[in-house]
Amino acid sequence: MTVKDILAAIQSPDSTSEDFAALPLPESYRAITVHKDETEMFAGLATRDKDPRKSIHLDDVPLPELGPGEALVAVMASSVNYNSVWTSIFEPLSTFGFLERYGRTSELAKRHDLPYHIIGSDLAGVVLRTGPGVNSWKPGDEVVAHCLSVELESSDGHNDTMLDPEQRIWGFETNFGGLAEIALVKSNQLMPKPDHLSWEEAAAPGLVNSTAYRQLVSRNGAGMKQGDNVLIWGASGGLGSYATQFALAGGANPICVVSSDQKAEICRKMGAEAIIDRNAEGYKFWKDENTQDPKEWKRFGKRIRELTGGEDIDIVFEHPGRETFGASVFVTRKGGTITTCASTSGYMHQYDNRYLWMSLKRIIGSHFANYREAWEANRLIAKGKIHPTLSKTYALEDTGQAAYDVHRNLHQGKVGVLCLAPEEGLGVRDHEKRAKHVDAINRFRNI
Ligand SMILES: C/C=C/C(=O)SCCNC(=O)CCNC(=O)[C@H](O)C(C)(C)COP(=O)(O)OP(=O)(O)OC[C@H]1O[C@@H](n2cnc3c(N)ncnc32)[C@H](O)[C@@H]1OP(=O)(O)O
Ligand SMILES: NC(=O)C1=CN([C@@H]2O[C@H](COP(=O)(O)OP(=O)(O)OC[C@H]3O[C@@H](n4cnc5c(N)ncnc54)[C@H](OP(=O)(O)O)[C@@H]3O)[C@@H](O)[C@H]2O)C=CC1
Repeated sequence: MTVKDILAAIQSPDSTSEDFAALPLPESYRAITVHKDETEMFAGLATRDKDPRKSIHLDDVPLPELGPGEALVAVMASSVNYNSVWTSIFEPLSTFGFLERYGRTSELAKRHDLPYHIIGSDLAGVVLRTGPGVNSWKPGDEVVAHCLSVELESSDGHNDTMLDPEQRIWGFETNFGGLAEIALVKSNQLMPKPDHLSWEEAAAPGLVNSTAYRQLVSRNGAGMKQGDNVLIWGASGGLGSYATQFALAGGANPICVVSSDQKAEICRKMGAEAIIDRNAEGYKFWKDENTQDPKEWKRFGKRIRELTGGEDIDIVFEHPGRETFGASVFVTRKGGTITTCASTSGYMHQYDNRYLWMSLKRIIGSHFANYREAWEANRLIAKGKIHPTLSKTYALEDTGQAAYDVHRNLHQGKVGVLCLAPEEGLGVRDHEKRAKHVDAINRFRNI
């Protein structure tokens, strides 16, 4: 039995759940990995020069044992997230430390502590097997998986599953991720695949869409409301392309920051009107490595006021971090919110605290999304209210190049990876719904 037989079953319109349940599973499968004995390979290099193409491998790996509450999924497509870039350059830490720590928590969790890490935090595919205690999902179900892995044994996470002390991001802080032909997930990660999308389109939004939803829309994040001026950094990137859609769909006013004409055009196509090209306008928030330039914050704020008719920002959607954080705090209006989920350019932020406390601003830390938020975010995709922002797909063996593109900011929106899917465009079940949204679905394509 090989993965080819699984693919044949997925592609046959006659396959039933019983057929999938009866399919013998292969002993091994192909997966994208990083290797524990290579974590020092980039020592001494600048972040920019650490090349994911050198650290990312395509290996044959043994199928992991299936535990209670878990599912094995045949992965048709996945996507590249920035967390896989971090893993592949071993920054800010090697992810093998996460796997070791997880492995110490239980007998079953020991499976994750291996000398290789199968990465990837998105998937669209078909359930192959479910473990004991799983009743809501069965072999043959077409699914996407969100990346929140929690144990739920502590009351700390019972109100908001992101607060579980054993909260992990699947495929980053756990093994057996989605950039592979088969993945292992907790069944609570599964959600119905939006039926109007192809496999690669369905796999694209998951992580970033859920994160943007909590960070911007949810009351656990900024709780955006109609009319809010929302400053969105990287508005055509992974997170930003969903934040921009949420702002527009929710009646807010996105002020989109991008770094090229091409990216500005994408934002216009999404429906945004207020766009700042940070490259063309040459903002230099730092005079040198340690000193910021408040005059540049002011020039940036003045530009925002020009675009909003004199108003300041209600919510900043932050993730570049060190480079932009001082400016983000400055341009926020009195009582406004800076919500942050990352620090791509550096995590030791510096800002002028007088502008925060004197103007009663708030900084909110946000990370992925809880079970419910991830489900709500996926529902919006399934309803065609928010659309995938897939620009390009790569074959599984070219994942290193895909991660390189994202690391070097050469991509637009999301970059997809075909795992078992032999070509793009497969897996669409509701053609009528798709036809209604096809222009929006293809907005980021081939730009
Ligand atoms: C969905 C996608 C998301 C993304 O893409 S996010 C971007 C990618 N992710 C990242 O870049 C984050 C990567 N993760 C990290 O960098 C690290 O993961 C953290 C910095 C978040 C945490 O580091 P750690 O080493 O796990 O934790 P510690 O707190 O630095 O060290 C643990 C030790 O510190 C003790 N400790 C914790 N809090 C306190 C306290 N308040 N007072 C005293 N000690 C404390 C603990 O007990 C423990 O101790 P003991 O090592 O002895 O076991
Ligand atoms: N905590 C969480 O749950 C999550 C955290 N993240 C983190 O968020 C970050 C962004 O992820 P994602 O959106 O997928 O990545 P992308 O690379 O797809 O998009 C980020 C965009 O930010 C802009 N940007 C990058 N560097 C800077 C800078 N120095 N100054 C201003 N703008 C900058 C770029 O847009 P342009 O060049 O057009 O300005 C870029 O396209 C990563 O660090 C990732 O790890 C992501 C998802 C979830």
